[in-house]
This record gives sequence, C-alpha cells and structure tokens, in this order.
Amino acid sequence: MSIPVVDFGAYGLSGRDVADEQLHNLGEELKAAFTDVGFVYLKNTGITDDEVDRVMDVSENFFMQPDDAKRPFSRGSFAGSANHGWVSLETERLNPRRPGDLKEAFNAVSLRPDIKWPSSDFQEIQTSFFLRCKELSLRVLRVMAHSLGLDPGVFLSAHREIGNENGTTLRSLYYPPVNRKKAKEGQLRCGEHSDYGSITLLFQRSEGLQVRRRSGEFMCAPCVPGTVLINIADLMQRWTSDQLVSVVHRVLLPPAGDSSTRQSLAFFAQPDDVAVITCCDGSNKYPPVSSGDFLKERFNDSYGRS
Ligand SMILES: O=C(O)CCC(=O)C(=O)O
Ligand SMILES: [Fe+2]
Repeated sequence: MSIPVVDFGAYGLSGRDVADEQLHNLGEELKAAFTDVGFVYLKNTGITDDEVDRVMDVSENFFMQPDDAKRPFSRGSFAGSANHGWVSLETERLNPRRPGDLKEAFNAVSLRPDIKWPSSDFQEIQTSFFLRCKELSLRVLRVMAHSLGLDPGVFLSAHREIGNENGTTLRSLYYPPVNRKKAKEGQLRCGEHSDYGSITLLFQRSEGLQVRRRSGEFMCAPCVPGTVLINIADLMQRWTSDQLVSVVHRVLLPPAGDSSTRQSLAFFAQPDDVAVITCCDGSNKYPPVSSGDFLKERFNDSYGRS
C-alpha cells in the first residue's frame, strides 16, 4: 500500500468546469485512495511550485526573525480569531503524550481587514495562496460528494465562510535544525495526530513526513515535485460514517548529525463554525456536532485546556 498519484488536470484551477465523465473518473480515483490510504498526491492541480516557493520564502523570512519580533503576532492575540497567528517552538503538542513539537508555525485564518500582518508582502502572498488553496479544496470537495453519490453541494454548502466565521487555516511550518543532545525524550518535530477538519492540502519541500498504514507501521510520504498531498481529516471521516479515513501521521526528528531544516505548508479546510456535521448516509454512527465546537475541543487537546 502506497500513496497513489492522481491526475487532477481535468478539473485543475486553470479550467472552468468538468465533463460528467471526467468528474466520475476522478471521483472513483479519489474515493479509492481516501477509503484505503486516506492520502493522495494530486498532480496538475493548477497550483505551481513557484507559487509554493513564494509562500515558503516569505514565511522563512518571518521565522528567521528573533522571537521578540514575532511575538506581537502570536496566536491568541487576535480578537475574534483565536487560532490566527504565530505559534512558538514547543508550544503545540499534536500528540499530547509527547513533549512539545520542535516546530514553529504561522496560522493564517482570518482574511478580515482588521487583522494586523507582519508585512504587506507577507499579507499579499499568504492571502493569495490561501484563496488558491480554498478554490482547489472546493473542487476536491465537489468531486468527493459526487463520488459518494451525494448531493453535489453537500460539502460545499458547509464551506461558505472560509476566511470569515470558519476555522480554515493556511499554516506555514518551520522545523529548525535539531540538536539531538538537547531534544527531550520522545520529542518529535510533529507528534502523531490526525487532522481535525474536512480535508488538508500539504505542500512540502523535503522529506520527513510519515503516514500510518492500516497494519500500524509508518511509511514515508516523500516529496513529489509538482503535486499537492491531500488527506482526509476527522470531521470528514465522521461525515462519511468512516467510509473515508482520517489517518495518523507525524514528522520524526532528522537522523543524528543531520542539521537540516524542514518547511511545509498545510491548508486545513474546515467546515463553517456553525455547520452541524451529521452522518451523510443517514446513520447515527456519530452524533451531530458543530464544526466550531469540535475544533475548539481538539485545540484544547493540542495546546492544553484554556
Ligand atoms: O510538516 C508536515 O508535513 C506535517 C504537518 C502536519 O501534519 C500538521 O501540521 O497537521
Ligand atoms: Fe497533520
């Protein structure tokens, strides 16, 4: 079992619409990947490596500054957008049973005009990439609904407020060089976890990500140039009564003596705060839950109860 590569060219961002037959074929390929592995590499999405590089570069410039310069943009300091902003090293534990993750992050959640950004370049580049990822996510969600034989708008109608009353996040991640002697016991770059929302788009420039197989062993999810790695997250697994699977993944420390850094970008598509997620097969496998409440509960686990 490895992560399949699917050609999304028929419905990539440069095209307008998609013929029924292509929609059907794409749906079958995505469904097979998402019911089996939970992850897929999409090629020909319309998002280019150059676009990704621009976001990585502007993020790297931000992370390279001293903490004092980043602190005014900390997560928790933006009224009305609790998850927006900078997360310092070892603050988040994606696996709460491990020490804090050896990573820094910047969460772009709110696109409202009152948000203060580190620079106008940073704002422009993050915002335009956020909107590109939003468009791709909506296309993937449409194909997914089609593949499950659902009303084509069932997922889309719950993702109307992205950038407003909605937790969707473009997260820039920076993993600094690791000194193995200083690392705490059991500490990782990113602890074992599954994502919280509907789907995640991941862009990476170096190795390190691992994905859990059904057998329980982890396999590497290498960087495949020109692709976007997409995975199912927990609310989507509930929504589809476990037909699509939200799979645990992690980033280990680099091998001893390897002082490389890692950067990645994750776009976590999340239903609107007020959207109530109910099993779409009509079963009661999971009780209905509001997306906003579900997300709050998961953040309490990874950042400590507030
Ligand atoms: O850096 C990565 O590739 C993994 C990030 C991740 O899984 C997350 O932030 O949810
Ligand atoms: Fe993740």
